[in-house]
Amino acid sequence: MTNYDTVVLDIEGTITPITFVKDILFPFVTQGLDSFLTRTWGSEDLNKHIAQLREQAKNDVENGIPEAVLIPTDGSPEKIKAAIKKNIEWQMAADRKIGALKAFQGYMWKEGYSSGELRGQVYDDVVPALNKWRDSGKKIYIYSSGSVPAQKLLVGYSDKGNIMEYFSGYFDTTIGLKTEVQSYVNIAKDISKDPKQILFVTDNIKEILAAHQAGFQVVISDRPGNALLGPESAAFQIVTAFDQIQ
Ligand SMILES: CSCCC(=O)C(=O)COP(=O)(O)O
Ligand SMILES: [Mg+2]
Repeated sequence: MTNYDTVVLDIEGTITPITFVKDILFPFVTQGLDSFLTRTWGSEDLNKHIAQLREQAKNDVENGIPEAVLIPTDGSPEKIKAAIKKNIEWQMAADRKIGALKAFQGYMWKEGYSSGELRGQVYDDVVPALNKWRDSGKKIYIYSSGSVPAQKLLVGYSDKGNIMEYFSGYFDTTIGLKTEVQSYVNIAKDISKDPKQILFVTDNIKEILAAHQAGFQVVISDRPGNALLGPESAAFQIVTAFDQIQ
């Protein structure tokens, strides 16, 4: 890696173990959904999230996605709640990286982080690298499919303490999908940087290819439990810990 002055980091599979997301964060949503909906039913925040999920479901049906579950606007609260549960359960089973779902997950996780039930897991080698980058004048950002509020919760309530101070900004899929070249063009423009000056670290080869095509420098994060890397990854630097990044 040469002459980069900006670092953009993925979360799951890069600064955080996939197991934290799959075994702790996701079950927190699926197992707590029923009681969460009952507790928050009628609140303005919940209504906003339901409206987003409903709109997404309508689009999914229009786009011919057979598993899509519509959320009715009228009927008993029980009927609507059952549809929301079914909708969220199928989306989470498919690990969809869709804004409405990601925003809803973040909304639920907020309670868990603030009560102390959830604590973001961050690999031990991450904070030393953040210090090194910050001390050498580099700016550090996050780009994750998790919503920006969910990203801030994970790093704000992490097992390494509140590490939000290291980050100059956060991006989620409102800037574009992580597998699309244009998203990285948008990020570079947003932070007024030449793509060549930016280093992106992620576990996902499709994201690596998109960022690379946009002109970013890229490094693949190969953490324990990550998906196996295929032949396309051979063209890029692969690290198992951040101290291997030059
Ligand atoms: C930061 S929210 C928890 C992780 C999550 O839901 C997710 O989708 C992470 O995807 P990433 O793009 O960070 O691999
Ligand atoms: Mg990832």
